[in-house]
Amino acid sequence: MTILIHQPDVVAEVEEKNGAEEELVLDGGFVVPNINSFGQTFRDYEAEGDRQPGVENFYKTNHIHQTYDFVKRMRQEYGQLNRVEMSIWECCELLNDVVDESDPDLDEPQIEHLLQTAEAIRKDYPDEDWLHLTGLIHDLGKVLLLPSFGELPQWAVVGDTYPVGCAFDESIVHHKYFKENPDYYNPDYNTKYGAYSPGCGLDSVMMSWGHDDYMYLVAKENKTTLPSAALFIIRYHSFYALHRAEAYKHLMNEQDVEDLKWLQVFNKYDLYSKSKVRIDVEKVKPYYLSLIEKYFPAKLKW
Ligand SMILES: O[C@H]1[C@H](O)[C@@H](O)[C@H](O)[C@@H](O)[C@H]1O
Ligand SMILES: [Fe+2]
Ligand SMILES: [Fe+2]
Repeated sequence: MTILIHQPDVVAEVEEKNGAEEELVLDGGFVVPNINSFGQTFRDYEAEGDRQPGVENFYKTNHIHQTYDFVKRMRQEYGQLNRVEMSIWECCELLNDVVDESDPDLDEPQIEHLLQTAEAIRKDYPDEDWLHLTGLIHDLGKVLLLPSFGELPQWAVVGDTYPVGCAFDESIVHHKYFKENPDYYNPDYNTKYGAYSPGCGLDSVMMSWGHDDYMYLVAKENKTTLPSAALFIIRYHSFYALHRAEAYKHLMNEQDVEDLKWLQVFNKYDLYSKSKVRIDVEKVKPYYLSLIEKYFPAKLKW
């Protein structure tokens, strides 16, 4: 039996297999698990468990420090791309040593997550090679945690992102900690529009600093030939307040509305492919190297 469920952002199908457990099936057949590898529902930031206190503490620090001025400084500094020269694949390998402290659903090295995301998309959208590559590279910005990239603290690299320069929406994870952010009390930045105007477009909105915006800058400045939807996905994939809670829509322009559709497709694979099942890196490497060659220069400035 097939039942249609209307979620705010997706029409998904639930198939009941032999009257047993319910599984969520996306357009191409990817089966969304009901629970993560820790036995909890995905993105449950309150569920008690070993990771909960660390994740909450992560968001507390993140919300206190991400201010409009901080983001402006980081964009200027990292926009120079004068730290490292390397290929996309070399960067993937660096993520072998990176674990994300903000994530309640995954404690594996990040390279696993990149391959799991890309391979899950590839199964359902075999012809959209640009989307496979987007899956592979979307989190590469997490190298900011490493010494040669300035060794930024976790709160300045990972976790969900949100606009700075206007009011922090209630839907943001652990919203209460914004009360310790100086911008919370700044009348220039604490209203619905703050520094922005209706429909101004997300491109003119400053997002909290982290791996998304950094990787967007890297891809753009190194002149990737990936389509604009790919750049949008990379830049806003952690913006759950927008793509899940539908907040901040008043800042979007028409192009954002278009690109958001692909981001919502992408998000299911980014989130629900997180598991303990490992991908054989050597087996899939030749395919991804061919995509990298198609869409990127051999060496990039980081
Ligand atoms: O903890 C995760 C992780 O940092 C992801 O890379 C990011 O995209 C998500 O938004 C966040 O919730
Ligand atoms: Fe991410
Ligand atoms: Fe991710």
